[in-house]
Amino acid sequence: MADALDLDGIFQHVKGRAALSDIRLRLPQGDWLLIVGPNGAGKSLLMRLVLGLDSPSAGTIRVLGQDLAALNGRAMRALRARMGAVLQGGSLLAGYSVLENLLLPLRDSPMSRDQMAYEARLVMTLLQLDGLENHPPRALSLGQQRRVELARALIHRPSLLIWDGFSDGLDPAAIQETLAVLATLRENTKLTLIATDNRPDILAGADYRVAVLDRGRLLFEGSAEAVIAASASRLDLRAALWGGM
Ligand SMILES: Nc1ncnc2c1ncn2[C@@H]1O[C@H](COP(=O)(O)OP(=O)(O)OP(=O)(O)O)[C@@H](O)[C@H]1O
Repeated sequence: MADALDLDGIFQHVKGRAALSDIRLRLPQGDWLLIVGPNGAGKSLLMRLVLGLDSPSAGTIRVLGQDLAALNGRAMRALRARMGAVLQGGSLLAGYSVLENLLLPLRDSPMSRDQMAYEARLVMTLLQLDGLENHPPRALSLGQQRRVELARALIHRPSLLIWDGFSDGLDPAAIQETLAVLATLRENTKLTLIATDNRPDILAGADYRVAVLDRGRLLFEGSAEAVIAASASRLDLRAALWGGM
């Protein structure tokens, strides 16, 4: 089976500066990866490249076995249908109910209304959103809103989920709640997850592979324990994780 992600020698220049430098990273399908890095490390730039929203200045990006540079518009749309994304900034539509927000990605789908309702119920139960169908997003806690965004990104059953800014705006309780929901998701699906975060303390609760990105460079890739161990002995990595940035 092809890797979910294979990045080879990725550079991204922004305003003449290398905002991403020589990123090499492989992730087998089914694995879960958390990319941590301080503000401005390049996490969002990298996620936009993986989603095919931008093209890299150099390097090759393979997603689910496909070289993004080789895809025409139709092939790119077909690949996007196998991906889901939760991006920074909150994107729920205020005038729509939770259920209407959830169903947005299916608006051009050939699914029947019954099938759509079934998929919506399934994902809402999985993410502990039962009973909130008719609420407007503003009536929900931030943690619940984030889970609705997650549900919307999953409703078409993607193989690969990109979640940029995992803990953004969430308090510690909501973060733990979200990690618990994700653990259920991991048990019940074959999803591959790539999440980004700027909080190194997330590592303690996450049993994922971890990549540390700092100033556009990948400093480390391994298990969460290995990153924590390395941060105790490597001054530069520690500075990247906890130093005044
Ligand atoms: N459109 C843009 N124009 C100019 N510079 C940009 C643009 N987008 C990103 N950058 C710069 O590229 C670098 C990486 O930004 P990016 O948003 O990817 O960081 P990040 O790791 O996602 O940060 P955060 O944790 O704050 O979301 C930063 O120095 C940022 O200022």
